[in-house]
Amino acid sequence: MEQCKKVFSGFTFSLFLSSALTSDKHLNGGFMSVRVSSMSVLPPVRRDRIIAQLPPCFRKEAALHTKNDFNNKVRTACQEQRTGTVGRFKISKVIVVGDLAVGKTCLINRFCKDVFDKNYKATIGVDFEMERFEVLGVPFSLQLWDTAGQERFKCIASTYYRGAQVVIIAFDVNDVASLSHVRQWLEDALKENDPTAVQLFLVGTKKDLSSPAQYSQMEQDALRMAQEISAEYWAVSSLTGQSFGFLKLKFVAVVCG
Ligand SMILES: Nc1nc2c(ncn2[C@@H]2O[C@H](COP(=O)(O)OP(=O)(O)OP(=O)(O)O)[C@@H](O)[C@H]2O)c(=O)[nH]1
Repeated sequence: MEQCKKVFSGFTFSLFLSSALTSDKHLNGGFMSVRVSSMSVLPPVRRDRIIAQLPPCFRKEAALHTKNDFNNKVRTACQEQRTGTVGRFKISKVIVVGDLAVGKTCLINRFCKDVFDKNYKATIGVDFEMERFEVLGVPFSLQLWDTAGQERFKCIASTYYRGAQVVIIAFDVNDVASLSHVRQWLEDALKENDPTAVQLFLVGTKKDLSSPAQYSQMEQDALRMAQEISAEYWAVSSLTGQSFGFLKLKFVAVVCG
């Protein structure tokens, strides 16, 4: 990276990327723009981002928490507005990694803006979004980092892996190779993070493109992988929005837990 530029007029944070880059998502005259949804007067937290109890898991066989409620320490701290005593309660960094074109950007766009774009534009380096939540009455923000799956941008993207509390490894449920690369993505993400402090999610994408029979075959392998790497497993469709309601709350809940 040759130059880094921050523009805080409006809500844009831009990083200038080196070299002649083409074809590319978020690239605007050589600048990759990263949008921060709000930095001044904040609107109220949206109803679907208010968390009063732990959301359910997708599959009991591969879940980080199977209990139904927050632990007592968290609940009491929130009631007494003492969330400084429960670790990273205010803001958490989530990074999304995985093969080229598995649907990482679409996942984040569905998650944050409830939209879907069928046109593929490769991510250059990284991009991020901020999302605000309320957990047991206490404000909480998620910083979601979208990273490039393309090999040539991997070294730029990996410099943003550090300090993640949640790592989402995305794979395409219709592409067995993308599942087989999960361990490599995990290894790369954990090089920059304390493995004991990171919560892992294995998220299968593009479920709408899979027949029930194909999906069920793939799910066996995905569940096995999730268990081996101690990740929580989800399968979603960014096109239809299937499973997103609980998944986005789950990213927050596992951190606050
Ligand atoms: N049918 C279907 N297509 C999807 C879904 N998610 C993503 N896609 C398509 O898959 C292509 C790649 O999606 P992206 O989200 O850009 O993939 P990415 O992983 O961010 O790609 P890189 O930035 O290059 O790593 C796009 O054409 C999307 O429209 C989904 O749930 N269903």
